[in-house]
Parts: sequence; structure tokens; C-alpha cells
Amino acid sequence: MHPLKKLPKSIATVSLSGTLADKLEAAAAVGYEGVEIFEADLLAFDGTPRDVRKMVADLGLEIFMFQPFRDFEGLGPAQFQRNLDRAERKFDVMAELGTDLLLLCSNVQPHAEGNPAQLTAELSELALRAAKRGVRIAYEALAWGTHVKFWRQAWDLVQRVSQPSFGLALDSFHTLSLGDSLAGIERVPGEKIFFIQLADAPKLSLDVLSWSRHYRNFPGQGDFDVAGFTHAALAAGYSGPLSLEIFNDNFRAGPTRPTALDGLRSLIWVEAEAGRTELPEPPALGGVEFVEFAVDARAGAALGRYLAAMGFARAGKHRSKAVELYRLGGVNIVLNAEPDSAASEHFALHGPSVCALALKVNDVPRTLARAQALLCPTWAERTGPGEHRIPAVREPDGTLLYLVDEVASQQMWGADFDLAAHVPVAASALPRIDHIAQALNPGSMDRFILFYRTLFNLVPEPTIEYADRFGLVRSRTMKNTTGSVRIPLNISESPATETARFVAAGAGAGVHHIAIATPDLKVAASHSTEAGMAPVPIPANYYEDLEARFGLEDEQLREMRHHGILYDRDAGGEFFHAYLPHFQGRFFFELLERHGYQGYGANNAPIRLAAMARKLTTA
Ligand SMILES: O=C(O)c1ccc(O)c(O)c1
Ligand SMILES: [Mg+2]
Repeated sequence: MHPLKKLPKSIATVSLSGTLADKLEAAAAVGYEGVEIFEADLLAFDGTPRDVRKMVADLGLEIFMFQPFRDFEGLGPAQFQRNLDRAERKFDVMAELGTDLLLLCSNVQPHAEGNPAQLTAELSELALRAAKRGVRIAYEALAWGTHVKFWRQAWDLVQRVSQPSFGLALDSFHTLSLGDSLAGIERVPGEKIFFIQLADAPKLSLDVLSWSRHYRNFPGQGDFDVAGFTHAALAAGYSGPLSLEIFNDNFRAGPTRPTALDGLRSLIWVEAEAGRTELPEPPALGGVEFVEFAVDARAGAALGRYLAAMGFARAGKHRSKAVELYRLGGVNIVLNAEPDSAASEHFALHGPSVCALALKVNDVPRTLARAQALLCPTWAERTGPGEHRIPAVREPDGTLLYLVDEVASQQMWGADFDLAAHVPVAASALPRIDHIAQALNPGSMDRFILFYRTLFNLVPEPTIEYADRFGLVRSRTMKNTTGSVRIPLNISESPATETARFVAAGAGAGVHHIAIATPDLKVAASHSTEAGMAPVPIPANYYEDLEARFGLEDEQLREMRHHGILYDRDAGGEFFHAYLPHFQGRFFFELLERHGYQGYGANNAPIRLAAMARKLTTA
């Protein structure tokens, strides 16, 4: 069997920020084949439709559709004549634009009539007029249409009209937001589906109009089965463009090109998820092989002391670079002070901070091939003779994600480092990394979700919100199925929260804290305290409340309080965690003991935030 043809990729101009020229340039630069021109973008453009046509053609793009045409049908004879005139004017514009497809949205006027015979007669006349002008009409059921809300109602009218110039537009948002069934889409003749618009959205309890106008996002960023929707339309035989139509406040405010790139990545992914194309499989993840900090000599020495106080051993020095290895059980931390490297560039921009993570994957070349297919930038650091070359992909914030397989994991430390005489062998047992939390720029949550989901098949957990003293923080954790990789993503729109200040002070997003799972948290906390770095103290009130909520034993509570240990419980089990003071007011470490518990102690976040802030101001 021939592999099926890839479908052209398109984006509606409303999905991107900037001027019409910005939007078109971005769409062309990242590699779309064409666009839907949204009328508002044309009206605001200081030039003729012919100028737009030329700009689009010069960029190598195509205009797949002009949209929207609204509130046409069901308004009575007088208005019908005016609406036909209005349609003719739009046909003129389309002739100049050089596109033959016009989107017609179902009428949303409260007084619109829903009589099928009347609608059929009016839409038939429109179809005839369109045909005379070489135009085709794609009729779309808006979820909040007065009478026509469901794709099946629009399809019913398309069948009644029964003209080659009149077909169906399917928009995943309208169908999936109403929880409407996809059954039957695959039996619509493919050539009667004139256009497909794809949008995802988070599940929200909100009126559907506001939901659609503000919270749509790219396939893979929300909770809808956009792949299932796409699969149904492709099963019908649709072979036109896959087009993104996203109304989203963050997209309107965000950078044009990165958003355009996210969109294309999402389309490439959803086309594969729908079974149309094949992508190299996502890797099975085996956890975090190492965390790398960008430092200079002074910050490296200070961070080395900080790590030693947590019980890390200085385990080796890189053979050819200013790079050191610290190790605690299965946790490897690399301090990179090499001049003229990705790390030094990161240091110059952000100060001491995590510049790279290494993920254990079962197949490095396949993961790289997947990254390339999904348009994720890759990176290879220069290496000395005999040293391991570790390929990496770049996260949206620039952090490198190295890809390490089992063989590299076994060999690279010995090959690249002069290991200390008594280094503990890297153990796969505890302590190990439990999760790595990142603080993101406002508006960029969807970008990171898309990256981790499409490339590594990490799944977003539900959004958690918690109160900082100075605002709200929203958190979503990306997790693989085994839980060996967990990446909480935190965002705050309020400028004074710990999360927001981290982003501001470090000149951007990045790793905000690293949580290490230990076999016995009390022991780990004692060691750290003896070495000069006690966990952040927690107020007595907290333990009073714990006793009331969970009925813990006095002795246990006393010990927990002594070590600054917080507690939570869920259906799966118990969770103990404690926080070490910030390193130079920046990132910090969490020590934890997990017994079947699945969360991250979000209930305790306000307590630890207040405690850590106190510690910062008194330190
Ligand atoms: O929100 C709207 O009005 C609107 C317009 C055009 C569309 O294709 C759509 O899905 C929604
Ligand atoms: Mg639409």
C-alpha cells in the first residue's frame, strides 16, 4: 500500500499576534503551505486585497480560505436580499485575494429563523450565486448557533442544498466542546467536506462562546480528542488542508513565530496521531541521568559546598573541561564552568542555574529523529577526543535536554571524567530525582505542554492552583506513564510571587527546584543539618493542623517539626517532604519520601512558600 499523502498545513491568521505581514511571514518561515485569511486582518491591512495576494504568493503560501461570512440565513426576505448583496461584495474581495473558498458560519442572531425549507432555499440561492463567481461555500455549525449548532445539522442542510458549490466546514472545537458524537462523519463523502479547522481546548465550565473565543489552543495542548476528530474526517476521504483556527488571549499576546512553530508541530503530531502519517515512536524514559548547572569558578565553588552539605560527594572532574561531577546515590549533578560553551552562554544570561537536563531514553537516534520530525531544535556540544558525544534537544526556554541511553549511562562518566578514588557507583536505587520543577513565563504553559507531550509522550496532570502570599500560582505536571520523569510546570501572572520573581530575577524561565527522593527523610534531614544546612523550619501551627486532619502520633509530629518535614496523604499513600534554603536566593532542593502517594504536596505549598520567604529575609 502507498503511504497516504501528507495533508497541506494551514493556519488562520486570527491564531497569531502581530500585523498581517508578521503573521504571513511567520507562517511561511516555519513551513505552513497556506493560511485562512481572517477578515479582520484584511480590514486592518493598509493595502488592497491584491497586495495581500501578492504578499502571500511571494512568501510561497496559498490562501486556502477567506473567513468568516456571518448571519446570512433565516432572517427573512428583506434581509436576505441585503445579505446576497453583501455576499457578492465578498466574492469580489475573494477574486482579488485569489481564493475560491468562503467560510459561512451558522447564524447566531437571536431572532434568526430555523425553518429547514427556508434555510435550504436561501442557502441554495447563495450556492448558485457563488457558483457563478467560481466560489465555493463551506458551511460551519457554530456551537452557539441559534438553530444550527451541530455538524450533523449543517450536513443536513448541505445535503438539502445539494450543489457542488456548497459543502461542509468541520471545526473540532464546535463538535468536541458540545460533546457531540463523531459517529457518521466518516460516512460524509470526502469531497463534501470543504475544509477542516482544528483546535483543542482545556475542559472548562464556561459558556461555549467565551470558551471558544479565549481558550482554544493547539491540538495536544488541551483535553479534546482532536486526533479522533481528524481521524474521522480523514476516514471520510477528506484530503484538503488541516488548518488551525485558534482564538486565544495568550496567542494574541505572544511572540508570532514561536506560536506559529508550535502550531505546525501540533499539526504534524495530530496528523500522525490520527493515523495519516508516521512519526518515529516516542522513547521509553528511564528517569533523569544528570542535571547540569551553568556556573563560573566562584559560583561553582559555592554550589559545590551547598551540594556537599546535602550529602553529595565530589565524584569527579572532567578530563578536558572545567566541569565537575557531584553524586548522591543515583543523582548526578554536573557543574559546568567551561568558557565558550552552551553552559557559559547560559550563565551569562541567567547566572548560576540549570542549563541542561539529561533524560535516559531507550533509543537516542529514534528520539532525535522524532525531535527533528517535530521541528524541535537539536544541539551537539563540541567534544574532546575519546569523549562521549551526547546529543540534545532544546526546550522552548533554551534549556538543553541531553539524551542518554543505557550504554552511554554506563560508559560516559568513566570515559569523560577522572573519577575520585572512592566515588559511590551511581546507584539506581534511592536517592534519586523525583521531580524537576520549572518556572515559566506567563503565557507559555501551552508551549511547554506541547513540547513535552509531542516529543516524549508526557501527559499533563490536571491544573493545580495554590496561593503564594503575593498571588496565585498555577501548576501542571508533565509525567510519563511509569512516573520516572515528572516535570511540574509553574506559572504566575502576579509579578510578586516566588515563581514570578524567579523568572524575573533569572532573566527567564528555567528549573526552579529539584526534588530528591530519599529512603529515609529524617536521616537525610539530619545529615544535611549536621553538615550545616538544616531544612527550612515550619511553624508549630502547621503541626497542630496536621494532627487535627490526619491524627498523626505526637512523637512523629515532634520529629517532623524538628526537621521541618511537611506531610500529605492521598488514596495511594503517604508523602513526607522538606525544603532546603535557596542557593543564592535562586533555585532550591526539596528532599522527600514517597510511599505510593502520587502528588507533590501542593496543599503544603503556601506553608513552604511563607517559610522559605522568611528564611530568605532573615538569612
Ligand atoms: O467565534 C467566531 O465567531 C468564529 C468565527 C469563525 C469560525 O470558524 C469559528 O469557528 C468561530
Ligand atoms: Mg471555525
